[in-house]
Amino acid sequence: MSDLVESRADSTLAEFTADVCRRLASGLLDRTGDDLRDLVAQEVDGLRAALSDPSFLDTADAPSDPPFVSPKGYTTINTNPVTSRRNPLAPLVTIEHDGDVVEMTTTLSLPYQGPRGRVHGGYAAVLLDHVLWHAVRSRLDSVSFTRSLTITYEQALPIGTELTMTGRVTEIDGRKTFAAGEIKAGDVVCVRGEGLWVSPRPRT
Ligand SMILES: CCCCCCCCCC(=O)SCCNC(=O)CCNC(=O)[C@H](O)C(C)(C)COP(=O)(O)OP(=O)(O)OC[C@H]1O[C@@H](n2cnc3c(N)ncnc32)[C@H](O)[C@@H]1OP(=O)(O)O
Repeated sequence: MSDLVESRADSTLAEFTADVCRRLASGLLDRTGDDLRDLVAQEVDGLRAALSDPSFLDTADAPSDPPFVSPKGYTTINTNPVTSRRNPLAPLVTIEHDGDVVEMTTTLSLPYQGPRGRVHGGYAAVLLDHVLWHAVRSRLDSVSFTRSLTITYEQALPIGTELTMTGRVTEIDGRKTFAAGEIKAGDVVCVRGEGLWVSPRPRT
């Protein structure tokens, strides 16, 4: 069993602060002048209140990503740029396993925009890499690394619309695991991905 390394209140404060960063990152890109000042002031007030009165953040929900001491004895903070609640670069995502299929959902805001109204293609690749890695990991006893990933952009991937990423393993051949998946907006497949994940050679 792993041990937590900070109080529940401090983990909640860290996740609240990351959410403030997310809102500011979006606000910086869609507000100007007084509107932006109002947002900054509101978020600074919220942070001050949270620091001075921990009950400001009282919530029935446990923090989603508290740091912990791993079974090997080192402090672990989830840094993942797709899933960590504590990393402001990560959007808020859900991940579910249904048999061999992994499904992830999120809605991306302006910090992820490439062409106007569309998700940056590189970030679409990040999302597919992540969901496919999960599908691969769920089938293996050990870790594996993305060796190749081919992305096909079929349609514009919209900003501000719920996206569903799906991944599944298509073949396992020794250290090699092949997987494929897609990103949908509603019923429309916008991006497809397929790739190879390789487990490191066993140490001799
Ligand atoms: C806790 C939550 C954490 C969540 C993390 C999510 C992460 C998402 C996924 C990632 O971002 S992983 C990070 C990005 N990837 C890397 O950093 C990997 C960098 N590459 C490596 O470290 C090495 O290339 C790797 C360990 C993957 C493989 O090195 P090896 O020297 O063991 O590979 P090798 O060249 O022997 O190839 C292994 C097999 O794959 C085959 N192969 C290699 N490239 C291929 C290719 N492109 N197509 C088909 N087959 C290929 C190769 O022929 C060979 O086949 P055989 O075993 O049958 O001989």
